[in-house]
Amino acid sequence: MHNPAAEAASVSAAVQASTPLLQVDQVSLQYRTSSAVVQATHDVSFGVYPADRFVLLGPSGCGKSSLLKSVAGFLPPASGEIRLDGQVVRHPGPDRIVVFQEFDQLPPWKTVLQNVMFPLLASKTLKKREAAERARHYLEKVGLARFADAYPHTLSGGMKARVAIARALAMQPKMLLMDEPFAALDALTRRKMQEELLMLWDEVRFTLLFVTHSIEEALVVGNRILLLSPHPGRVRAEINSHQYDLASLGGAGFQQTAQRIHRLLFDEGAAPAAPEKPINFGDVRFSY
Ligand SMILES: Nc1ncnc2c1ncn2[C@@H]1O[C@H](COP(=O)(O)OP(=O)(O)OP(=O)(O)O)[C@@H](O)[C@H]1O
Repeated sequence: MHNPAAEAASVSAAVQASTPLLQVDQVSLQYRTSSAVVQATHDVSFGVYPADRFVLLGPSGCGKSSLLKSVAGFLPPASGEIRLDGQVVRHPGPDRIVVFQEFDQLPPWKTVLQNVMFPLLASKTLKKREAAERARHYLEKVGLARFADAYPHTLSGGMKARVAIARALAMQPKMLLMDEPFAALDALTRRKMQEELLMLWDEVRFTLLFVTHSIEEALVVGNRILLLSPHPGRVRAEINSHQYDLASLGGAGFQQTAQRIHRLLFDEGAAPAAPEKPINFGDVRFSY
């Protein structure tokens, strides 16, 4: 049956989906030290759509963390522009929350609940009672409701990671920014955290920008992956990876894609180094 309201809603959803939430446009990043200027990235462009799990992947020093810092508003581009929801990013803001790998950033004198409430109160987003309610809601989502009154030093690394994620999600940011969040965890816990992150995403559908140098992690966590060339980082290719999850690990298709990415990242002959325009090549967009 014809339903004009539903049709209008689906058209507006389609228009929304076709506009990137985050637009990174020809961004070059630099650090000025007393003796030199270090070029971290060169002319990097990409767009992140609502509910994307967008991964920045590349070798050490290619500027992944610098890009994340710039999106967070801590590092202004030397040239180019970053826009979130159409607004140029100039400063850090509660609409972009960063989760780092150092979970020991959780103040040890605050309980788990107080840790999750803290940014909500400090930013005056909510009053105490509402902040506690929201904090409990997200603690439940990460499976830590029973540990609300525990102190961080009594938690495992994986549990601290979950507190940090609950704390970030409780702010209901437009984007969650994660810089190698699981790198310090042992292999089993890391896999479990990846699984939990995907389950959380299934439920909450947040928009994620995720930095890693692990090809496997990029394929598992991301639905889109931007490959960056070594220092200074340039866009090498963009890959759709929505078909992979933890269950694909070890499968032939997964291995082949991982090898292809490895060649693109480390084999100088695999793709020309100087990027200009990305072209489509199956699920991989090479940059020439
Ligand atoms: N504060 C800084 N001052 C000067 N140079 C810096 C600074 N931070 C990063 N750099 C340089 O910028 C480049 C990009 O660094 P960045 O940390 O963004 O890379 P990365 O891809 O995240 O590396 P890794 O995977 O090792 O963390 C590197 O050459 C690095 O030495």
